[in-house]
Amino acid sequence: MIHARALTRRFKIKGGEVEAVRGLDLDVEPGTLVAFLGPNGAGKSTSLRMLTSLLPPTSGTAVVAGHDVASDPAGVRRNIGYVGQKNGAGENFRVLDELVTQARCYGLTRDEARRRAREVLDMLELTSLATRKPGTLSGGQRRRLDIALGLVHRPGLLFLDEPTTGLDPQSRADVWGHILRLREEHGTTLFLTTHYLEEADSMAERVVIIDHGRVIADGTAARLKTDLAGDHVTLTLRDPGDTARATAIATRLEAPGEAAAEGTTVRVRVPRADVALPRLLRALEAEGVEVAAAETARPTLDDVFLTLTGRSLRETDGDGA
Ligand SMILES: Nc1ncnc2c1ncn2[C@@H]1O[C@H](COP(=O)(O)OP(=O)(O)OP(=O)(O)O)[C@@H](O)[C@H]1O
Repeated sequence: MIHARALTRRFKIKGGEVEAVRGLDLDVEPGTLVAFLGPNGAGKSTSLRMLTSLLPPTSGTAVVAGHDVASDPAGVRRNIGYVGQKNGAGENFRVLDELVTQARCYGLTRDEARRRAREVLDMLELTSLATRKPGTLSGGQRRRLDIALGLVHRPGLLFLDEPTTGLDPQSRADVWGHILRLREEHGTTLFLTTHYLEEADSMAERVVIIDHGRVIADGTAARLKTDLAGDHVTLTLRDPGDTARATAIATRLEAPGEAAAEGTTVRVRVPRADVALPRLLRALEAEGVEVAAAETARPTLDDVFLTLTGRSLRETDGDGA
């Protein structure tokens, strides 16, 4: 569905140049849900705009939904849907009319356009709002209308730029419900950006992380977390005098340089906490170190980003959930 090679975009700015995307290579199979993550300014929107043919690449190639973004942008646009960060609908026409007009723009006849508009209204549970004006809708309803507008010409591939940003948790869950149903019932390929790491983690089957215009991680959330972050074991010791010894034992037993101590707490990063914890407890007991409490934690996608960059996605984003 998406095949990008060395896709690059530079912008001229006062006194120099910004390389927003540096050699993006990407292949996305039909029916996949891909979450594209990265801190502010990483190059997500620029990549999306190139892949949707809205912005010409400086160099590199991309074939999207079977059409080349540079030589056949109209072919790309006919076959994809794009839901941008800003609302797609105007304020003055009824919801139904907005959808019919959009469908007409794709060359559907009046009757086909009306039929299709009704279909997407039903799909996004907006039928009861068909005669309302977009300006009167709630944030979540408005986002669903944006998605409906992106789907009116039945694209097999839908790009969504931060579909849930700014929505309350209930509306976010609702929008996600519709996104997931699209893939299940219609096999739509979905490529979306989000700042909400937990959403990407639980919903997407593939996570691509971009930083400073380059892809730094690509895989299932589970694999990235296991390979790049690992679990955490936190041990609380009875005696603060044992901390240095416990840290040395943990470092020797697990991964050199992966244990850190503070007060009576020793934190160890391990590939699998369920395997490491009993081993650690046995070794500490054998050496006379008394453990008062032990806790294990699964890594998050933020831990993956932290491992790769030394920075937290939450800190760099400010609004990450
Ligand atoms: N039209 C432009 N002119 C100059 N620089 C730009 C332009 N568009 C984007 N950039 C720069 O390119 C870099 C990547 O921006 P982009 O919007 O793609 O990032 P992003 O990952 O989508 O960020 P955000 O999460 O904030 O939306 C940033 O440094 C940005 O300032």
